[in-house]
Formats: sequence, structure tokens, C-alpha cells
Amino acid sequence: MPRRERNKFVKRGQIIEISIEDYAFGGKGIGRIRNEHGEFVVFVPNTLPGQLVKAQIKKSSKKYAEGKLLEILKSSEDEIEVPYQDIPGAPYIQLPIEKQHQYKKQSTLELFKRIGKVADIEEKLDEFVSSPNTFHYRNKMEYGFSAIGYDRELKTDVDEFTLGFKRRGLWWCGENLNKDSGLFDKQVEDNLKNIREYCQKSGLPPWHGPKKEGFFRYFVVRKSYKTNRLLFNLVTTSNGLDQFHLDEFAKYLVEIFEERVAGLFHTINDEIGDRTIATSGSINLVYGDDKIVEELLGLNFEISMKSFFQTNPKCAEKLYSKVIDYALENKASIDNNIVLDLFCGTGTIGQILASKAHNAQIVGVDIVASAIEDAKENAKRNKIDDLKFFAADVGKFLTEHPEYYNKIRTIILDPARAGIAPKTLKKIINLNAERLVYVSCNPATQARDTEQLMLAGYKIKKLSLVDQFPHTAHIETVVLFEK
Ligand SMILES: C[S@@+](CC[C@H](N)C(=O)[O-])C[C@H]1O[C@@H](n2cnc3c(N)ncnc32)[C@H](O)[C@@H]1O
Repeated sequence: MPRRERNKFVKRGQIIEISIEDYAFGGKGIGRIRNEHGEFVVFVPNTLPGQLVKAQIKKSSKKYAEGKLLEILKSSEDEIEVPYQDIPGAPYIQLPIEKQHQYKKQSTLELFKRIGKVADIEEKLDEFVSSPNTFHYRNKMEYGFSAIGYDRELKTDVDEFTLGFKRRGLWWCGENLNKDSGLFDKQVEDNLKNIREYCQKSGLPPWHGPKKEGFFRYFVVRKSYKTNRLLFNLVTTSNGLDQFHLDEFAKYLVEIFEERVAGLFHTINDEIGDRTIATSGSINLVYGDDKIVEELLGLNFEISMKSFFQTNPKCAEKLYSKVIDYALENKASIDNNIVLDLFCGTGTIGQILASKAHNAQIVGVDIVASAIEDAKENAKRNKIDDLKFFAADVGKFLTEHPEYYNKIRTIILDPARAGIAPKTLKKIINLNAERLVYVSCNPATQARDTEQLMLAGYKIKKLSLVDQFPHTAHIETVVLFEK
């Protein structure tokens, strides 16, 4: 066997200090090691150009290495102070939003050039859409309880009752959220420490990650921007439940949030996996209503604790408007035609499109049966007919419905982060539609699918980037492909 050449720059496990010089797609900072052997690239996720960081090498190849961020030793000159508690979910909150946009735009277009092989992608850019709310834009948060905390000064884990988020890179450590993180609801987050103290006083233990035992596990909150109401879910194990008074806890929430409390659920999760929902557990309504209502572009959507809904609803309106604009740009291909809404989730896009194009017939397909149930209910409530929904895998659905081949002019695609499976993409290509409106929450997989679509004769007519998640590395894209 040939011996692997020794890396002349870094070793796996090595801790290095490195200056970040550039920004790559997905929030990876690029640092460079220069020595007598030449220059070597190290990617460090969640870092920024201008920072000096301490990182531990996790992977290394001949061409580059990837390190895990351990500590920011020096901030970038671009960073500013913000009045929020820093959390792992908002690594770029100290970077002015315009600068965040610049990095996201450059790195996403670069991806289409490199992976999608679209050399003239800059010329296709229609719009970079900003989020209407830069701060406090999320409608859902999941806070975790932990029996192990982290002391930032001593830089070590400590026994502590915590409620907040995991310490970055330390799965067994929680960190208290003591005030507003700037992402979700200020009143909820400013009161999280009171909720933690209430739970701690019960004497019941929080979840201990390594031992996989404890009582309190998660506290989940959903918010409606239309009504400003809150839906809560307390997730615990059953071990000690007879000593905790859920009704009293509901009263305590009403004391704090008054009429904003829509309802409280209680979930029992005795499974050891790190999830809020248990496959074999139960979820019961303890107080109030089991749903909140959200409005998007004039339509109402009921949101239950389990259903998927866009996390930044105000920006989702902008995203969906873009999708509808692209779909309606050639109205002749919609009118009196069937439009496929593939990976439709709760059918939001299809319903909005149907409300604007009355003589189109929309067919939505999603693999999650409960999302399809919600889609049907929402369509009924919004009095939108001419919609059909199927709970199925898109690939299987297309095999079982040959009647759609050569009959569809417009397809809307909004797959999950993994993109479209190659076999399913082939079936979609075989439908022979004139136009595809492809929405993606992961442009890396969309750029990969772009190459296949271009080989099949599609061209990018235009694309927009939508900043659905300020202060993170995420970006959504809407691409209009035409044959
Ligand atoms: C980004 S979400 C779509 C959201 C939807 N357009 C909306 O706005 O509500 C992606 C969806 O793809 C669905 N999905 C993932 N794999 C699938 C498959 N193989 N077949 C059908 N649907 C799938 C997921 O259940 C999820 O609802």
C-alpha cells in the first residue's frame, strides 16, 4: 500500500492560532498557514475575516484542513457591539447586516460558478432580498435544560441547573440564556431565567447529557406575529412527573405573559436521543388552545406544535412573493394548466399561487403525512379549491402518475437541505416542463442540481437571494429555470 504523504502544515487534533482572511460559503472562515513548504488553507466554520482564532484541527487532507473554533482571540475590526447575549445560533450578530449580505452574496454566487458551472451567474442576479426584521425575526425557539453548565471565566464545565442553548462544540454542556439573544421574542428571553428558577425550585433535576437521566428536558416556544400570542411546550421525562404540577406551571406562565399565552403542552420523552419529540412518548394540552394562527400574504395558517412553518414569517412573505412572481411571469404557462408544487410542506406556496391564479390547478406532494393534513385544512380555511395534495415520496409519486408526463408547463420545487435525489431529479427532468421555480435552503445542493438541469437543457433565467436568517450563515435562493 502506498504510504500517505505526511501533511507538512498541520496534524489532526493539533490546536493552532490562525488569522482569518476570507469567507467561504456556509460561514467558513479561511485562514492560511505559510511556511517553507508553501501555503496551506484551513477552514474554520463560524469565523470572520479579520479575526484571530484558536482552532483544533478536525480533518486534514493534502490540499486543506478544517478546524473547530475553540476561541476568538481577537475580534474583527468590522464587528460592533450589540445589546444581546451571544448564542451559538447567531455567530455573526456582531457584524453589521450590510457586511453579512456582502459575504452571503459573494459566497453564494461563487458556489453557482464552481459547483453549478454557471460562469455568468452575476448577470442572472435579480435581487438580494433583506429580512424585514433584522432582529427578533424568529417564530420558534427550543431551549434545553442541562445539569452541566459552563463557566466562561474558568473555561470549564460545572455542575449547574441551566436553561438555554448548548455551549458551542460541547454537546454535554448547557449555558444559561439570561437575556434577549436578539433572534426571538424579547419578553420570552428576558424571562427565561425566571422560568429556570421556577423549575429549579421544584427540586426535580434537569437532563444530564452523559448520564442520560433527569426530569426537565426542553422548553419550546412558538410565536404568531399576527396575534403576538405564544404556544409553549414543556418536555420532560416521566421520572418525577407526579411531583411537578403542570397546572401551576401554566398559571405561572400566565402571570408573566398574561393574554399572550395561547396554550401550554406537556410532552413526555423518556427516550435518550437529543430530540424534543419522542416517537413513543405523548403530547398533551395542559392549558388553552392547541394552535396559533399566522398570516402570510393575506392567507391564514394554523400552526400546531408539530407542524413545519417558515421560521421567519415576515421574510417568508418576501420569499414567497418572489416565487409567485417567477411562477406568474409567464401566466400563459399557468392558466388552465396543472402546476406541480413538489416538496410542498404545508402547501403554503401552492395556496398563495392558487389565490393569484384562479384558473390553475395546483398539485402538492410531500412525504410527511401530517404536513399534507395541515395543507388540506389550511386550504379549506382559506376557501381555496382546485388544489390536490398527496402524501408521498416525490420520486414514487412521479412513477405512479405517468399522466403528468408532457402535460406540465410549470413546476415549483422546494426540497429539504439535501436537495433532490438524483433519481427523482431525472424523473422531474423527464416531465419535460418548460419552467422550474426552484427554491432552496441550501444553495450548495441546488448548485449541484443546477449542473444536471443545465445538461438536460434548462438555463437559469434569473435568481434571487433571500436573507431569511440574519446573523447565521444560511441563505435561501429562488432560481427560475427555463428550457
Ligand atoms: C423546505 S421544506 C418545504 C416547505 C414548503 N414549501 C413550505 O413552504 O411550507 C421541504 C419539504 O420536503 C419534504 N420532503 C423531503 N423529502 C421528500 C421526499 N423524498 N418526497 C417528498 N417530500 C419530501 C419535507 O417533508 C419538507 O416538508
